[in-house]
Amino acid sequence: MTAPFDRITTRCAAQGDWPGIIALLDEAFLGGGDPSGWDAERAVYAPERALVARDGERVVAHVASYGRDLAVPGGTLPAAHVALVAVAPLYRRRRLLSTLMQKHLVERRAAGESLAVLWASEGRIYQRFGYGLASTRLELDVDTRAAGLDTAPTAYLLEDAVPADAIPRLRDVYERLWRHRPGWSGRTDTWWRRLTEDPPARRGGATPLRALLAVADGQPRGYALWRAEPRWDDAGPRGTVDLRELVSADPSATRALWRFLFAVDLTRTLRYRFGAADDPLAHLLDEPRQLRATVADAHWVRLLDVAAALAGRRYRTPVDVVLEVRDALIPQNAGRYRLRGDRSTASCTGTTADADLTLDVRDLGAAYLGGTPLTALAAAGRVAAHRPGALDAAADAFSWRPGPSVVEDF
Ligand SMILES: CC(=O)SCCNC(=O)CCNC(=O)[C@H](O)C(C)(C)COP(=O)(O)OP(=O)(O)OC[C@H]1O[C@@H](n2cnc3c(N)ncnc32)[C@H](O)[C@@H]1OP(=O)(O)O
Repeated sequence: MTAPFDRITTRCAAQGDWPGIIALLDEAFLGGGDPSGWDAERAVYAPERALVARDGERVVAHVASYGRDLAVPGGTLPAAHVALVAVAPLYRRRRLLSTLMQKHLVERRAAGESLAVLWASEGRIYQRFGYGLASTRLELDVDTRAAGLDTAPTAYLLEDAVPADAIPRLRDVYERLWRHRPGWSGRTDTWWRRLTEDPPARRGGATPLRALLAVADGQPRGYALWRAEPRWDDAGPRGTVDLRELVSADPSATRALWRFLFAVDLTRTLRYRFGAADDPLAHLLDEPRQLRATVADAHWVRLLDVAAALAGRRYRTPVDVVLEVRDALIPQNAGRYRLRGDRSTASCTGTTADADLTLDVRDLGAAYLGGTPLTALAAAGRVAAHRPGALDAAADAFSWRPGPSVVEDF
């Protein structure tokens, strides 16, 4: 039997809600009945950015976001990194998520965040809330012994470290790069600690997490975070290198890191969930087929403030276009905008001029990071063009190099 809806109350979360929230998350994400697995979230959790719905004392729905900067084409913007979304099973399909999500997005917009970004548990959940699929990733399951890795010499020495002890050196590499990689997020010290935490209870039989640094002249220019899972069968060792993150500023450092990871004794495969659509690894193999790559969704992006978000990124080619935008959830966004921009500047203001393109806010979200072509959305019937040439010009301007990629989920 489901609870009567009228006794459910919603409000901003408080620290005291935490036990109820992690009990809900454990149930909603089909956990093993031990909510303490979520405790690592607590250090980065900001209750003032979260909403709960309660039935009496019980937390029955939850929506939250982390406040982090997101790299976008040509810069970075504060973005709500939406996460920890859950509704208790007996309370589902009664618009609890719809209510909390709309309230959350409106609040984050009022707080000055012009974008929201998330990883979806199921792709079909979020489009109705105005999120568009902005980036994809490659899930790699490489046969390391069959792939034939490039053997060109590298000038880099490799060093091994416990990740939590190596944070300053890892950060050094990351800080140099992330702002130029659309889709990557800024990391505070708290986030670095969260990302390098490695409690034995969560290793699932694998080795501790290791940091591998590629160093030249005493300076780290690339690193990998990885662990290995042992496995044996009748034919011998069949272990897997589980690569969590690979960040490199230099092709030679990239080669040095991959070379080590492909050759870990007693392993035969390498698993990596965050391969970029244009990952250089494909060009380092004599048999790219052995990447055994599967395309998967990554970031879903939602523009909370269309004018601020469009003015907050840069454009690969000069653009001057009028966009008619639909937005059912945040009505202030709906309307006509004149967008002008190039690689160094951009402006976006309301206008009464005739529209060149008409599209939904979710399609702008999909195109926003520069990876989903507006032409593909038009071919799907989701973007309508009213002036010859406007679609191609806007598609060129919105595209970006490098294309969006991901380095972590959240
Ligand atoms: C960013 C993240 O944290 S991703 C993680 C999301 N959480 C999970 O996957 C945990 C398990 N699932 C859940 O907790 C819930 O099912 C939720 C949060 C996904 C949905 O909560 P609900 O309160 O049931 O959603 P709500 O009732 O507002 O649904 C709104 C609409 O979306 C549809 N919908 C919601 N979830 C789903 C789904 N998983 N699959 C298909 N349709 C869905 C509903 O049918 C409804 O459609 P309608 O407007 O045509 O009637």
